[in-house]
Parts: sequence; C-alpha cells; structure tokens
Amino acid sequence: MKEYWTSLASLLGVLAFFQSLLHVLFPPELRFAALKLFNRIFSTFSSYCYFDITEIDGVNTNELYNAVQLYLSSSLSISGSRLSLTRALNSSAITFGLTNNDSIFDTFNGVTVHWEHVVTQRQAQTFSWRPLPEEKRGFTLRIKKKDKSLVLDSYLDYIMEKANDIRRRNQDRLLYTNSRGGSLDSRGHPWESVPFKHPSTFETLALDPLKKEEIMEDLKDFANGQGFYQKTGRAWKRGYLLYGPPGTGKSSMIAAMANFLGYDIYDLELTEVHTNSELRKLLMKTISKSIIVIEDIDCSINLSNRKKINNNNGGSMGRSYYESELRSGGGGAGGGGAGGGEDGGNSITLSGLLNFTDGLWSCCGSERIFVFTTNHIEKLDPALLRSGRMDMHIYMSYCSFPALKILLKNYLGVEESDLEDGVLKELEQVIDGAEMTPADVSEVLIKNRRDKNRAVRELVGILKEKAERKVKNGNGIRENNNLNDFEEEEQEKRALESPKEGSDYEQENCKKGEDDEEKIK
Ligand SMILES: Nc1ncnc2c1ncn2[C@@H]1O[C@H](COP(=O)(O)OP(=O)(O)OP(=O)(O)O)[C@@H](O)[C@H]1O
Ligand SMILES: [Mg+2]
Repeated sequence: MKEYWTSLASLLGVLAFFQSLLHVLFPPELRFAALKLFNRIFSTFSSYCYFDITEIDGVNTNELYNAVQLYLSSSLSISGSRLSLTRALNSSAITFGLTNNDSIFDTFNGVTVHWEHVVTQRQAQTFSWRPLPEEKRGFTLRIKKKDKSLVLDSYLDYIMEKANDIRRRNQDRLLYTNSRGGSLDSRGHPWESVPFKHPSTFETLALDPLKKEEIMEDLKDFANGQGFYQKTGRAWKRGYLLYGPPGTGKSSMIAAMANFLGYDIYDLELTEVHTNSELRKLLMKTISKSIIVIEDIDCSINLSNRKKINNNNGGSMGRSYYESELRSGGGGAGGGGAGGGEDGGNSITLSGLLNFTDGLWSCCGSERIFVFTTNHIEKLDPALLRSGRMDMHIYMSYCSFPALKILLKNYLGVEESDLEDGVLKELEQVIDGAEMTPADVSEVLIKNRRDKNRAVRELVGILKEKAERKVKNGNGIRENNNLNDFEEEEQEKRALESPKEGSDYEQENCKKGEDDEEKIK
C-alpha cells in the first residue's frame, strides 16, 4: 500500500513538473496549441483509440447513442454498482443506465472494450433553430488500436441488432402520434409516443377464419421476406386498405396486426400535417418494423375532389390540382408543397400522399406497413387504390356466422357445442340478414355476460327483429352472403363515381402532360 501511494505521489510530481514547464516555455497564446500537440503525440504513442457517440448528431438524434444505451442497460443490470434507473410514463419496464460520467467494460469476441458515459453542461445558446437539451450527452468507446477493425466491422452492427432485440422483447411497443402539429420536441422528434397496450389479437378478432388466416399468412410472409424484397428489387413495405361500416373492427385489426408482428404504430393525423414536405419529414422520423396508420382517410383531407372544389370556387381559387402543385413546387413527385394554403392552409396533395406511401422516400427505413382505413371506399381516388399501391384491400364486413361464434366464445365462453341445435340454426339464419356490426353484437353480449342463456336469447331476438325490418324495407336475406348491402352499395357508388377514362388524379396528370406540351410549343 505504501508503494502505491509513493508511485501516485511521483506521478503527480511529474504532472506538476510538466505543467510548470508548459507555463515557462510557452506564452499563454501558444499554450492551447502546445497542449493539442502533446495530445497528438500522446495519442500517436498510445495503444488505444477512441470513438465518440454523441446523443445529438448535428440536428438529428443519433440512433447509435440510443442503441448503445439500450445495449449497455442489459449488462448493467447485473454488474453495475451505481446505476441510473428510469421508467417512462405509463411504461411497465424499468431501464438501467450508466450514471453521468461513469464507465463500464464490455467483452466482444474475446476483446475487452471500455465505455464511458460523458455528460457535460451545454453552453448557453445565443441562437438555435430549435431548443436543445441542457446537457450534452454521449458515449466514448475506448478500444485497443489493433482491435479497431473489429469495432468497425462487427461490434457496432452487433450492438444495433441487440438493441433492436431488447427493444422488442423488453420494452413496451409504442404508439406514436403527430398531434403536436409540425413542432419538434427538444430532441428533434415530430412524434409523441405512449406505450401501446391494446389487447386486440387475431384470436380475439371476430372475422371469417379463412380471411383471418390469409391476412396472418400475408403478414408473416412480409415480416420474413427481406430476402424476397431484396431479390425482386422492391422496397420492403406493404400496404393494407381496411374498409367497411363503422364498428366492424378496422382499428381492432390494426392493433391485432401490431401485436402479431410486434411492431410499433404511427397514427398519422393528416389534418395536423400542413405540407408535403412536413409529411416527408414525419416519414423520415419513423423507425423500421412499424405500422403507419391513416384512419378515416376519406375524412382526413379532401384528396379526390380537390380539383372540383377549386374549379367550383372560380377566379384565382379556381386553380387546378396541377397548377396548385406547380406553385407549391410539388409536381408529380409530390415535393415542396410549402406554398399551398388553398385548403384552409393545408396544402398536402394527393401526389404528396402517394409519394409518401410509394415514392423514393417511402423506402427510407424498411419493413414498414401502411394501413389506411375508411368507411367510404367510393370516396377514395382510384389512384390510391390501384394495385401495387395498397397491396391488400380488406373488407371488414357486418358480423357473419363464423365471426359471431368467435364473439360468443370470447365474451361468454360459449362454444358452438354448448348451444342447442335450434338456437344455432336460428342464429345462422338471421345473422347475415340482420346486418349487425361486431361492435353492436359485442354490446349485447357484454351487457348480459353474467347470464349466458339470457345473452344468447336477447341476441337472437335483436337479430330476428333487425332481419325482419330489413325484409320489410325490401332488403331480404341474400343468397350470396359474401356480398352484403354495404359492400354492394359501395361498389355501385364507385362504379358511378369513377369515370371510365380514369380518376381525377389520372386526369390531372394527363392535363399536366398536355399543359407541358403546350408550354414547349
Ligand atoms: N371484428 C371484430 N372483432 C372483435 N371485436 C370487434 C370487431 N369489430 C368491432 N369490435 C369491437 O367493437 C369496438 C369498435 O371496433 P373498432 O373501433 O375496431 O371498429 P372500426 O371499424 O374501427 O370503427 P370505425 O369505422 O368507427 O373507426 C371495439 O371495441 C371492438 O372490441
Ligand atoms: Mg376505427
């Protein structure tokens, strides 16, 4: 012990000597340059190299910083003696972290590396485009120079992969919203998030089992399809359009999809997005393995009838979709859009939205699912529906007999075999004609769930009454149960509304071509 103190004292003595030498030999203005030089000489002869991973890289959040934090938290929980513990609002998981300026050793492929969590106070800002956090945080990785290639080749990739795994396994999945409009938080994020805890699964979803199977297979193929998408040169993304009457389970289906794949959800509120470029920025800030949802797309923004509305207004407001696009600098590529304002300040265009799902920007990141929902498919522009854009159109129907059996099992614990043949037959006969949504059926079952027999009796009564009323109104039970009133009406309306030559969008694009030719002449 005595020897230890003696060597420490001599080391301090040497340091003090060098400091006074620095003061004697160099005038104050050269001292900083001299220190830098010593530093360089020192690092040349040192056997270590250092990597700084700062939390904020310029203006963007550094994904690697978050990944390192998560990765280290898994080993810290067992080894650390002083740790910072955090629990996000509403989250069920506690996260371990290195305290400020603390350090830890890690081993990878037999190589030991050293991590330090460096936290310093940020100097008072005179001007900044957005508020920055008061603390500057980062990790410094120290590694032997001879092992440098190992870090660059595989250690960092390993950390990213491990962090993603941990995030999926341990952390709650997140539900993001852009309800703050275009404003960013102090870390530059346009999205706000809460832990996502919706209990809907494919098991609880009342849907035709065959349809359910088909959707689950499709999702599985998508999630395991990295190689396929790579091979075929397609962006690794998929679009689903869920349409049908209110209360048929569209939102429940989205939750079931997210729970099935373990993906986060981005619930995009289109009415809060003001320009195409804002839409693109939101897209850029989403992570892989996520579902981007636009609910009630027909109500969110007037996409299909934009031209008609403008033309009806006449005068300067009578600009066509194409002209407004040109003015906003958007063009067919759906860019800029900053100038807009013809829609009460909201200048997202259909082409901006199509570009969001389909264009070059849509593949920043990967493994992403787009889901649009609507109660009125006939109101959507065919350009949005064409194949390849929304890969799967899923009709969420009124409660069918197979769906009813699932609801009876979920809500009452009643299996098909528990019901008398007569009751079963009765239910089967009236369910399609009654056109009741799963939401309505659920309500009847929830209300009477203490008395199963009463619940079933009441449900049969209501279904019969509804079916009879439909017959009276001239909508008898159809022989083809796969196509009910809603679906048929929607299809008829669509056929009437969409002109044979093509959609508004397509016509506008044609007009754009004609105008361009005119200009060239
Ligand atoms: N197919 C279904 N399976 C199980 N539950 C369902 C189904 N459809 C509706 N429900 C129940 O009804 C409620 C409303 O369903 P949901 O919000 O998913 O309907 P929606 O189609 O999204 O309606 P909207 O078009 O009004 O948004 C949910 O709480 C859910 O429990
Ligand atoms: Mg819904």
